[in-house]
Amino acid sequence: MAEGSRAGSLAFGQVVIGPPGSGKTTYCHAMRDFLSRIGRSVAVVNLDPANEALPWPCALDIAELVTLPDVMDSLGLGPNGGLIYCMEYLEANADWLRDRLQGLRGHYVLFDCPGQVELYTHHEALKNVFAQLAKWNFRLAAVHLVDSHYCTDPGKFISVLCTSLSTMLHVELPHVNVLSKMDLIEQYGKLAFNLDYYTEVLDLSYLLDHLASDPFFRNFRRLNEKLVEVIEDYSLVSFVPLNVQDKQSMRQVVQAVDKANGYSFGDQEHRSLEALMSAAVGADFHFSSTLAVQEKYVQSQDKAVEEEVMDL
Ligand SMILES: Nc1nc2c(ncn2[C@@H]2O[C@H](COP(=O)(O)OP(=O)(O)OP(=O)(O)O)[C@@H](O)[C@H]2O)c(=O)[nH]1
Repeated sequence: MAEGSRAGSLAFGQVVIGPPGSGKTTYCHAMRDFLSRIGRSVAVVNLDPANEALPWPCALDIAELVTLPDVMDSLGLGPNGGLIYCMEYLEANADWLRDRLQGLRGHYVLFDCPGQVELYTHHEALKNVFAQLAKWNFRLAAVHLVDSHYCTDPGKFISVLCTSLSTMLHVELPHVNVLSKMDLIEQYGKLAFNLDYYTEVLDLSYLLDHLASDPFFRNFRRLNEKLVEVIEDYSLVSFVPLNVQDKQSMRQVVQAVDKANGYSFGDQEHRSLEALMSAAVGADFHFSSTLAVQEKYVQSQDKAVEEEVMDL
């Protein structure tokens, strides 16, 4: 029996969600490569009807059922309305999906989903498709990608926290929030706080104080306080930092997802994982702390000053 169906007829996998351009398709294919190397049979299913020219092959493509350009042309809809229609069409044709997925039994399945935020915060179609998948014995975790670029702007970070929370509450799946494109964080701009402040989401009062120093946001302090209160009261949102090209970083995400969807490590896979990581012995402890990620991707203030002095 293939690794993906370890527990009887159960199949494990991930639904990969998040705003447009957050890196979902890139993640799916990097994750497929990573998991394949540790011995899982992995299949990528494209559920994004706007993904026209896929850079990598996938095992199943929603384009066989419906495409966004066809819907827009035939119904005279714009891209947003068209995408919503496509998801409602998928929900109404769930049998099509079930039949096609039969051929992927025994695989660990990565579902590459569309990037429209309302599909995850309040629209019902995709949520209902996920519920169907659960009825067909898929044990899934939602992997919610958010571009780490949002950490560089406190106002945007609060809105990301709000959308992440409402996505978690709406989608109703075990959830792993991921800050994607960590390799670019330096280029995005200076972080007001250490990276762990953004990943742990423990005390947002500092963020409020930081926002209050901006004359525009000062007028909205009360609103921001209330939003932050909601996020802290639920105490659900936190993030795992990710650079898809970094094996240690991918491993950290896999471990979080395996806990979330219940996939259990067997001996054989454990050995494969160790073999894959053998080039980085000892790095585990360091990378598992966000501080190490910060050191890897974010230049410290002291180092930046030191380099400026050297350049003089
Ligand atoms: N540097 C860097 N670039 C990335 C990373 N992940 C994705 N990208 C780039 O970000 C852009 C968007 O990535 P996609 O994977 O297409 O994002 P998506 O979420 O599937 O986009 P939509 O399908 O439009 O919702 C592409 O140019 C990718 O090459 C990453 O970890 N690092």
